[in-house]
Amino acid sequence: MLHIDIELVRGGFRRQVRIDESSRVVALTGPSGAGKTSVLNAIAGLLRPRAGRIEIDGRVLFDHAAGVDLPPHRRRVGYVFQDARLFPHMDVRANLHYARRAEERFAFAPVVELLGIGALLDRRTANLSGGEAQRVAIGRALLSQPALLLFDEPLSALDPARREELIPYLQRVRDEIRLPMLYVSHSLDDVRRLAGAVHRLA
Ligand SMILES: Nc1ncnc2c1ncn2[C@@H]1O[C@H](COP(=O)(O)OP(=O)(O)OP(=O)(O)O)[C@@H](O)[C@H]1O
Repeated sequence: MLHIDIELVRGGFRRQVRIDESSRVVALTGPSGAGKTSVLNAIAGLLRPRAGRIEIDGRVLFDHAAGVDLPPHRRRVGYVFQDARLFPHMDVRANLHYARRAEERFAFAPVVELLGIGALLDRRTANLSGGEAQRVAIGRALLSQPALLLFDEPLSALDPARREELIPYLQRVRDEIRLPMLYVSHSLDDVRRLAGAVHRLA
């Protein structure tokens, strides 16, 4: 499912990263500075590896030797960050519509239902709780019709109660959406509850 062998260079940071996982939902762990976010950025096409290859679910996104380097918008990646990064001047509905593409697989109403955000559609994003904002961010990612979901510590900015609230939604996304998912987390508990396999960057 996930076949990555890349050389990442960022300032003084240099690392060979090799991930071979057949599991659909993989957690990426490791100490601060190990390169977890850099791996997600390389998959999303935001950071170009110096060399190597990225293949996910049979799609080659990057292959240095073969001259393949898909631009970010063609990689079909849904990216959810630690902070929801919603647009503050738009309401929830407009945020959801922002990156929306012609509905192929994920339609508006079922995504809203899956994430339980129907009652929030007319709300301004500034008034949302952290967990609600993350659900909207996941919805926005799904409506961009991704082939792959990346999560960069989506729970770490939330207090324990909000975290507990969000985990079942992440589990629903995992079980009902059935896309490949790569999930960066420092929390072993989250990893156990969400991922099928764990890859640790040393
Ligand atoms: N723009 C940059 N310029 C130079 N070095 C950078 C840049 N961004 C990140 N780095 C360095 O690259 C390394 C990997 O960073 P990265 O953010 O991928 O790690 P991480 O495992 O996600 O860490 P954390 O858990 O703290 O988020 C770090 O040593 C970091 O200092």
